[in-house]
Amino acid sequence: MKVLVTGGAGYIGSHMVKLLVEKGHEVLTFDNLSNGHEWAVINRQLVVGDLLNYKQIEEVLLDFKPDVVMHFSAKVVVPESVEKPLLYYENNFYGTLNLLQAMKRAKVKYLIFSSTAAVYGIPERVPVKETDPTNPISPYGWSKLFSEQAIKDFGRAEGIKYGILRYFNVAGADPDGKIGQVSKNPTHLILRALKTAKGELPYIEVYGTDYPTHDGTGIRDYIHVMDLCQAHLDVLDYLMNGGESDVFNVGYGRGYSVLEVIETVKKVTGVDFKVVYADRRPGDLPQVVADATKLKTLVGWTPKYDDLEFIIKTAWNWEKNYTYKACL
Ligand SMILES: NC(=O)c1ccc[n+]([C@@H]2O[C@H](COP(=O)([O-])OP(=O)(O)OC[C@H]3O[C@@H](n4cnc5c(N)ncnc54)[C@H](O)[C@@H]3O)[C@@H](O)[C@H]2O)c1
Ligand SMILES: O=c1ccn([C@@H]2O[C@H](COP(=O)(O)OP(=O)(O)O[C@H]3O[C@H](CO)[C@@H](O)[C@H](O)[C@H]3O)[C@@H](O)[C@H]2O)c(=O)[nH]1
Repeated sequence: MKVLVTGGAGYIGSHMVKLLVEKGHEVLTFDNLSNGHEWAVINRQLVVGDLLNYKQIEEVLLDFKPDVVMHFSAKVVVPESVEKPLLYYENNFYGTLNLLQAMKRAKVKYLIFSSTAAVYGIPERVPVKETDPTNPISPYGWSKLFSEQAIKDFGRAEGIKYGILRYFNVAGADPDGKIGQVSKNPTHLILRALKTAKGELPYIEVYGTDYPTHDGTGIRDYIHVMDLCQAHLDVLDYLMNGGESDVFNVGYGRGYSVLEVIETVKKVTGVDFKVVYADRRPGDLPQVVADATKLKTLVGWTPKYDDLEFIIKTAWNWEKNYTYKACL
């Protein structure tokens, strides 16, 4: 198959490209490198372009003629979206509209979209099901929910099959150690904790200790990036074999608190780093855990790495061997 991956130079997209290439597919990445890296695209098939520039994406799709588009590109930092909402609506929602329009022109028939647990807002119950109410509390979450709606309407009108994947907290790195998450200013908990263990940050802050959870800190469902990428292949297979377009949660169904994650990072790294209690971060939710029954039963997704320690080990293996400058 020919697969166009938007955001394929970023953290998750680059792992997807690796998996697709390993499975023998022809893969082209489209990325503006605003938060991606050329070296991360392991097959070196990269077009540097911006989804906000309609002509650029149209030209690439008309030229490459993919069977499938996997759409990862987005701005992804929840608190930044609270500060700069229009940046997120423009980049994530308008960028998606451009992509859909170009897909129509190029007659692409399948789309897999990176959505997020943030579309649920504060869940009424945990674990959360796909049919539960969506009420995001951040512009990031809304930009993804608007995109979901546009994809559903567009899919119906144009006969394009889609899989909308609502990721929970993606973490870990390629177990082969070839690629991993890189950020000059990381915001994700596991990455920040690892950088603290490495001595690159003086301490890790715990954002909020008064949430209604067992230890007062935020709870998330951390999923290994390769299990997440496998879910994309499984959903695509399902759609191509007659399955209906649908929305799927992708998570393990188990939550860990911030303090539990920090303890596991200390255990894996063997470093007892400094922890500082801080205020809540704007836009953060108390608790989000997936019910992924639909993905497991309908699509047959079988995760392989459902183990927080393993997730952190793969991330640490990448982080400790990696120097940011070496990759520039
Ligand atoms: N990391 C998570 O825990 C998580 C959870 C839920 C959903 N997601 C979604 O998964 C996707 C990938 O996230 P990630 O963590 O790999 O982030 P990332 O920032 O590493 O990757 C996003 C990529 O998109 C590119 N990009 C951004 N705007 C673009 C534009 N206008 N045109 C072209 N390229 C553009 C960036 O350069 C980057 O390479 C995103 O859609 C994100 O919303 C991530
Ligand atoms: O230095 C830190 C960083 C984070 N946290 C907390 O750790 C948890 C996880 O935060 P983070 O790793 O930043 O992820 P989220 O804010 O949950 O967002 C991620 O997971 C969402 C899905 O749940 C995706 O939509 C987002 O794109 C992705 O960034 C939250 O309770 C944060 O408050 C800290 O206490 N200290």
